[in-house]
Amino acid sequence: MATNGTTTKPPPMPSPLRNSKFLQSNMRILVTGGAGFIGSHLVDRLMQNEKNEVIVADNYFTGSKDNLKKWIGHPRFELIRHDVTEPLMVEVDQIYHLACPASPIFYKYNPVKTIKTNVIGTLNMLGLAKRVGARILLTSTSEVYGDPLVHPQTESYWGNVNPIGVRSCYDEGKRVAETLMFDYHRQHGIEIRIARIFNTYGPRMNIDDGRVVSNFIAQALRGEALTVQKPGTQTRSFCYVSDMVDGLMRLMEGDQTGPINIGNPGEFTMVELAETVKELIKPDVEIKMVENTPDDPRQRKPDISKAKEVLGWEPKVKLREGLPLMEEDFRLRLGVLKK
Ligand SMILES: NC(=O)c1ccc[n+]([C@@H]2O[C@H](COP(=O)([O-])OP(=O)(O)OC[C@H]3O[C@@H](n4cnc5c(N)ncnc54)[C@H](O)[C@@H]3O)[C@@H](O)[C@H]2O)c1
Ligand SMILES: O=C(O)[C@H]1O[C@H](OP(=O)(O)OP(=O)(O)OC[C@H]2O[C@@H](n3ccc(=O)[nH]c3=O)[C@H](O)[C@@H]2O)[C@H](O)[C@@H](O)[C@@H]1O
Repeated sequence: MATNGTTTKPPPMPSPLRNSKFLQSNMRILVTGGAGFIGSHLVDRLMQNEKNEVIVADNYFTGSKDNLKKWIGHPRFELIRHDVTEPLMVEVDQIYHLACPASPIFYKYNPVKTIKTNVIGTLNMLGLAKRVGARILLTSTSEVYGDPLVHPQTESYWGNVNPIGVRSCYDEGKRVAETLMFDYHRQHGIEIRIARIFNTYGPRMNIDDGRVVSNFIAQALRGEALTVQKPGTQTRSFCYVSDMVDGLMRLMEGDQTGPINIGNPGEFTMVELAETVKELIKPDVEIKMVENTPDDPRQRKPDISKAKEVLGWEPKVKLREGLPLMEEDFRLRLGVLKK
């Protein structure tokens, strides 16, 4: 097991059933937040392996059963309505812990609940991992770097985070979740994995979830002006969801605790993103500048050297290839056919 020089105890024994020849599946995997955007794509990949049994626990705050409809009723799949701020008793070998609202408008909607989800929810999932000897992966975020003063961001950078701002419930919440992961690792020998995810996009994002790529595509298809929040020079790096899922699974299966940045280093200003969406989807759409929200990070780009080196991972899908795939899904859901 990777130690980062910190582990003092061996992990608890995994379930003896893991190697049973008589069960239908050998690996029971819990995905919290599995009814959401990234989670449901992860479930699709995990279900492709016939040796996996997948349990999703989700409270449907921002996720939907619709994202999992092809698996409902499948003998290797189980869906539980569950809020991770409450304890969960299941017997599993791996936990992908994704449950948490991710879009700023949703995580700011009930900030106290967002903190509880990050802190109590992660404590509960670590308690579960400890009881059953499961390996646990946390989907942390590039927001742990705050408004970064180091560019691009490496995992060794400690960040520049406002502890009392309107985004703090999310970024400080995820920072505490990372701390809890390492404390359980050091104190109890739990096998942990931490992914620091950078902005991810793709089919199944909530149409009105307020994140920039979904906003611009939905606006273009509805013939509404693309709303670039000022100043428009702020940057983000956008990773297509299939690349993200591949990175998360490699991290889970590998021997490194992380934290490891998983994201696409292609960096764009929000004006550049709007112009790309306009060119690809609706050349006559208007782009308008609107007010921004407090503490919006000014620049963000992952340094993925570590992911390349220890996971052999790098993203394959470029923004110009991923946007049309997302457009297709949004057209279907919005009922706007291509002319
Ligand atoms: N998409 C991104 O760009 C991005 C970037 C960085 C980190 N992440 C992280 O990845 C994870 C998934 O993000 P996503 O984009 O798929 O978001 P999402 O909102 O689509 O999915 C989150 C899921 O968690 C569920 N959930 C929320 N609170 C819960 C609770 N208390 N109990 C049980 N379920 C709960 C929601 O119903 C939803 O299904 C999150 O942890 C997020 O912080 C995402
Ligand atoms: O990758 C991450 O680590 C984090 O990134 C995002 O947070 P953010 O980058 O603020 O995401 P958006 O709301 O999509 O905003 C991106 C940029 O687009 C701008 N924006 C947003 C919406 C819009 O209509 N127009 C617009 O210009 C925002 O001002 C911001 O500068 C995610 O929503 C978080 O879940 C995630 O943890």
